[in-house]
Amino acid sequence: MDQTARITIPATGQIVEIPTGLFINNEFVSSVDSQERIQVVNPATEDIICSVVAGSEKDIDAAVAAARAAFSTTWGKNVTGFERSRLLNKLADLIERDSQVLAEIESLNNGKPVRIARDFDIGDSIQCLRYYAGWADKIVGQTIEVNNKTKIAFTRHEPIGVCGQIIPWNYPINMWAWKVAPALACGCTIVMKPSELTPLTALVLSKLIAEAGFPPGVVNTIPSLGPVGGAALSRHMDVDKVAFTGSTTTGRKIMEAAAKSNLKKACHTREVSLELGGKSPHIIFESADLDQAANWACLGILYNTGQDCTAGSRLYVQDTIYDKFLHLLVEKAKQLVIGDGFDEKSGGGPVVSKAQYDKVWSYIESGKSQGAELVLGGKKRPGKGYFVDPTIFTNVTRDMRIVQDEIFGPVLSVGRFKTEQEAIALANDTSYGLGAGLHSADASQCMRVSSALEAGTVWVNQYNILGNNVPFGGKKQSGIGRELGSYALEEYTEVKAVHWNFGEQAEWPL
Ligand SMILES: NC(=O)C1=CN([C@@H]2O[C@H](COP(=O)(O)OP(=O)(O)OC[C@H]3O[C@@H](n4cnc5c(N)ncnc54)[C@H](O)[C@@H]3O)[C@@H](O)[C@H]2O)C=CC1
Ligand code: BAL
Repeated sequence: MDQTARITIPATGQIVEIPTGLFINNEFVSSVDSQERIQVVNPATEDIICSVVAGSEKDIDAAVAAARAAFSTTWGKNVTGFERSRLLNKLADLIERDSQVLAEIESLNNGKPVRIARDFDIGDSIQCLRYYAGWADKIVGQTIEVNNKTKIAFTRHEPIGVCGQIIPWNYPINMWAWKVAPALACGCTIVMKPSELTPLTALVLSKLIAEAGFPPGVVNTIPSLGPVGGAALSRHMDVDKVAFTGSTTTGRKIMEAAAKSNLKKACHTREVSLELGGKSPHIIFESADLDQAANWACLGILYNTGQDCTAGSRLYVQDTIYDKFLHLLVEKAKQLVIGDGFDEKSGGGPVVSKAQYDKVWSYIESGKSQGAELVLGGKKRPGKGYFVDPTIFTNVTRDMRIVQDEIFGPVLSVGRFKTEQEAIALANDTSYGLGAGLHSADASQCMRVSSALEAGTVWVNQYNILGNNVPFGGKKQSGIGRELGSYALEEYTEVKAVHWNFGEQAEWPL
């Protein structure tokens, strides 16, 4: 069966070919046993873009077998760091070559503006691949002196093996790069399961994997429903590690499946890395540059239409500047154009799916019914598309669902505080611990508060800015392990200690 869809890009009329099969051993193939297909929807129009094969458990088995064979022959310990680096750089170059069309496909499938997909998501992904290309030949262990005359020990940082990687729909290309780049740099092989909502760019990137020259089986891609392919990967006896980004609920299931199968050494964080949800606090102190702080607050909650694990969805503003700041914030939030991703004016797109749209609206309704005051948004748009306008609530209390739960939409709760201690207590009053931000002109206050905030990332006088060379991950129920930076290399390698005797005689019997 032809596993290619021909899709027309709305703005240009260009026809692009998108592979829709399973990518195993550098080829697109049909399922071994499933006739099911996943309908892929454009969230801006609600039209079906195309359908892709829905991979089954047997397909996951085939992909894992391909990844295992590659690990034992052409990849793993059989390839030099220099070669892994060369291939990662080649892949980055190919993505750069195709960045416009990749951005257009990302926008069609996810809804985000083409401009933002190209300049931020893809730009950052190219840099991520190049960053880990730089690491590939620098993964080294230690030499440990045991006895100068007779013994030495050394460590080797060996690739963990076959990695299942399960990624979400909010940054399909970027999350792909965050997972693939360090795994390949370390010598692991991959079975990638993209989100069933946004499988298209992972399939196009798979074509580039083959074009770059990675040996067959090094990266395999199985579009599949989460409870089918994702669950099969998590419990697979021949998968050495699972890396996941998504909801805390699914993260728990993955951890359980990993522990119940081959252990994937579930209590050993490097073999199950989870990047989960958040309800991140963002604090504005009275000494802050209010205009800048309002810009960052808008970016914090409205970037990617709020579909961001670190979205600064709880804003706390000091009493003395509250009214002034709220006015600034609302005026700035009104300036964002949420529209079709192919419209150059759009700074944000629709939310990704009908389910996400319904979820966001149920939270907006709960905010209204639980007594929060709506100061912006909160009205549905007529017409097609899963668009939600910036929505701001004030007069919020800790028992409200909009204050407690991750909404993953452009919905902000604004609270007020009098003292630094009160701000810290409000900020930490959550089971999550992914991101947190604060704005203040007082350096000592910045130091004190950034230390007190319970989060894996704290932003001072900015928000939501990440770096490929800076670790990222969560405390509390926001995750396990770290992505990015040199820390991610620990997630994909295992340390082997080698004890070497060059002079000591064994005494026997004891
Ligand atoms: N931390 C983050 O970046 C993300 C957080 N979320 C949160 O989760 C909420 C629900 O979104 P969903 O798409 O349902 O998230 P999800 O966590 O279920 O989906 C993320 C990935 O996990 C896979 N998955 C689903 N069930 C699985 C299972 N039993 N075993 C293994 N993999 C499985 C999905 O197919 C997808 O690839 C969102 O509203 C948002 O609050 C969603 C996506 C990303
Ligand atoms: N913004 C970092 C990754 C995420 O939202 O999932």
